[in-house]
Amino acid sequence: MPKRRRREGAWQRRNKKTNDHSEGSGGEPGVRGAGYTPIVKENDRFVKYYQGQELIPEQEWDQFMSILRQPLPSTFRITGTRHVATAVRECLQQTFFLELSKALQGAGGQGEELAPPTPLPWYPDQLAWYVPLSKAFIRKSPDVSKFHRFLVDESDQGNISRQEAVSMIPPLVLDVLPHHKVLDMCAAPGSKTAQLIEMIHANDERTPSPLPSGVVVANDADNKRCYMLVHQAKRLKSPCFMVTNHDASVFPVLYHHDEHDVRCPLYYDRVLCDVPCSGDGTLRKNPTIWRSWNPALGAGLHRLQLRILNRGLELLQPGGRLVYSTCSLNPVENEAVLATILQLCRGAVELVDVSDQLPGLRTIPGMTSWKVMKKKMEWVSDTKPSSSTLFPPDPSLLPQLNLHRCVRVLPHHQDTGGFFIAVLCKSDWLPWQRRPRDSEGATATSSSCEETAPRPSVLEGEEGGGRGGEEREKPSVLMDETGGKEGEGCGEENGEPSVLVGNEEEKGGEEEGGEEGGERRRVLTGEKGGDGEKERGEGRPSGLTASEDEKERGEGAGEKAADNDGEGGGTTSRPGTAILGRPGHRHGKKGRVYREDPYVFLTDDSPVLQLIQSYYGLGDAFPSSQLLTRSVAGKKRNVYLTSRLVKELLQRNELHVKFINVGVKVLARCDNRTASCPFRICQEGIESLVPFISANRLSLTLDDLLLVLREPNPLSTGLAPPTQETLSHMGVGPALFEYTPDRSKEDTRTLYDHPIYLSGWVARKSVRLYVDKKYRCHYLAMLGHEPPQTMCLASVSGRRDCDSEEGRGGEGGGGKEEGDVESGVEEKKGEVELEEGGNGGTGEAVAGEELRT
Ligand SMILES: C[S@@+](CC[C@H](N)C(=O)[O-])C[C@H]1O[C@@H](n2cnc3c(N)ncnc32)[C@H](O)[C@@H]1O
Repeated sequence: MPKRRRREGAWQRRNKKTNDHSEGSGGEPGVRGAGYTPIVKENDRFVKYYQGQELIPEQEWDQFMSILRQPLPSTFRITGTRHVATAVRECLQQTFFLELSKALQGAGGQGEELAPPTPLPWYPDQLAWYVPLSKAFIRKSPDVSKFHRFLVDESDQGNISRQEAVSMIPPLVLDVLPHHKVLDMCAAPGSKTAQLIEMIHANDERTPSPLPSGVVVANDADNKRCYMLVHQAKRLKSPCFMVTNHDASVFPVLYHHDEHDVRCPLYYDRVLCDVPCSGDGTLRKNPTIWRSWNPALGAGLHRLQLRILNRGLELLQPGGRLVYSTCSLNPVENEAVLATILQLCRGAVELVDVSDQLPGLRTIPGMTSWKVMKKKMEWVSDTKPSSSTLFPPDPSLLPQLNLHRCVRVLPHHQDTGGFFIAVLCKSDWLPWQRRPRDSEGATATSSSCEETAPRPSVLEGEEGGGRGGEEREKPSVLMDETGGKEGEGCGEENGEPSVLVGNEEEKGGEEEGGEEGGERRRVLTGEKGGDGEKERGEGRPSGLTASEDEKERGEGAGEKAADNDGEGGGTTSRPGTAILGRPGHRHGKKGRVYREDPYVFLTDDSPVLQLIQSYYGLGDAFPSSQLLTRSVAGKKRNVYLTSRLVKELLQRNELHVKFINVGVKVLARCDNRTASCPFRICQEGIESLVPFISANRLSLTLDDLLLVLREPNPLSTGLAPPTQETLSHMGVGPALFEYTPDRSKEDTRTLYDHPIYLSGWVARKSVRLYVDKKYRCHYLAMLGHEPPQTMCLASVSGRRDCDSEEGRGGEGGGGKEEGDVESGVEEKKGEVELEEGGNGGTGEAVAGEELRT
């Protein structure tokens, strides 16, 4: 029997439901299903719709449906650009895959073997892996518990990202370089954002070199989900990262100053539009979609997708690249969106052929014709309504649109989820965008997609963003006799475009998953947006529908659209307005401050800065002006480091952009009466600080290192004599502990070739680390040592109190620490699920399985 068939058998045997295509609503066999209504993995509407689209060749149909009913295998990425990547990969191959291989022999049953872990052939440097076991199996099976623990610990530290294989594709084809300004428009929970951040740091070195000049701005309309991005930031430890909370379809322009100190809008070199979608490509991971799927889901999102893509293109620098992606197979959410935009852009934007960019990845080309379904599941057979963008373009336009350059990944081709990707290159300003003036010396056009076109220094906008108070034109595309609203997802009252309004039966089905519908609506329209947004009158995404919003915007009549949509594109008159609808969103009145904690940069005369600089011997090269705190008055608790560009963007845009988080935490307050510095180093920011620290460093031998990793508070007398000698000259307080492997000596056991840096504390008679157990487990594993049993238990449980060594004082050490209570940002919402649910568009009910359990 071929391997795949055998594996399918294994799944089914474990599931014990071979014929009824059902499983517990929790989604994974035998794990969360007990006591739940089983999910029947059938949906006639899905079958009728996709058979009608002729997307899947007839002879592959059964295979397609069969794979959709099986749980998704696990895939993960080893963080490629971090210096630990090779060590982690070797550790996996040498230790954990052996354990896994044994477990796989058993899992096949009846002596059958499952395929061993394999690298994804199209992912560079064997840094992404496929394991033919579901996430639930890995989580629950004692046979693979060590592997599971390793995955959890390494994920927490940002060394591994558990991510669906197909979701790794968009950042790869976006082709990000360290100097790029990157906008991730719909970023939460942030698996792709993590890849983008890694790319920005591709050239990182441990020398006092400047931080990368690029930036990743990760945005999401859902305030709660933005904190998932904050969690990513913590894992990825980047000073070049910002999280914003806006409706992407009206994402505000950020300003910076050019070399002549002229204020100019920021245009991005790279934009990722991983838009909310119906998510039918994630059926394997989110089986609840079997119950709720109907074609109105996709059609209901079409306009929002269009508007987000449009905004992304407006904000893209000519010469730049944009990737549009969905985890839906539906052409209405994919090719229909692209065909519309391409026509509106009249040649300023074109699809890029990326078919040879990921050798080993099997894809199918984009569709050039598709069908649209009417209410009650009937196909629209008559001619296309002139205004509708749901339909395929006129065949005469096909040669210039090149829709075949889009790519789709089908689940049964490589045992993945389903996915759609289109890469766009902007070669000129959009027809409705204002061109930079000649006098500004900018090159307005660029015939290639290379990132060479100088950015225009000034691009003054007009009041193009719609007149406040005016009745907004109804979107012409999806309106019908019932006035169906767009962007509200399926199953909402008025939420379905007329052509696709579901029947009563469908409504019943959706009521069952009512909460999901509610979440879906909230996420997509952002009506509840961020906390207190209504009070602020800010940040309310326009969706395309919110009539209340329209009325409220009346108060903005005559208000200069300076910081918003109108200017963003340098908008003049948009030929696409009838189709795209008017940008309905206005950001706050000037001067209105959001309620996030303030960002306060330290100045040269700051006592905190002076103290830190002298204690750690930071030196002149240290970018001290890029340190910030989140409180104006009182004790500074945490100190963050940002890149120069992040600082500038923050300071120049704070009043009209809702920044949720920026930079990386480098120092935290750690009051202790006997210590001469109340700020200890944060492990998450240690890499950024190390090149600059010249004082209070303690070199450890390998045995010293093992001792401090294994024991919470070892006596100094247990350390090597030279270490004790150094200690005798150090006072009580925080310190940088370092270990440099010496291959010529005893250190052959370590997989690391480079130094290990740890946040530590020197007490009178002992030392200790300020790192949590997951870091300890990581380094012990890399040094070829098993962590002590007690440490493992705490680590897998994932409980905060077990994790956080940071914050507990040792003997005479840090004591109870104020510093660990993040200023309202990370701690309250930090413990979040990380893995992409595949479909933010359908809300949290389908988004985010737990990362650690
Ligand atoms: C498919 S998910 C994105 C997944 C993400 N790119 C990743 O790789 O982890 C879509 C996201 O879009 C967000 N979203 C929905 N409507 C939005 C809007 N109008 N503007 C910005 N984000 C929106 C959702 O909250 C959700 O997090």
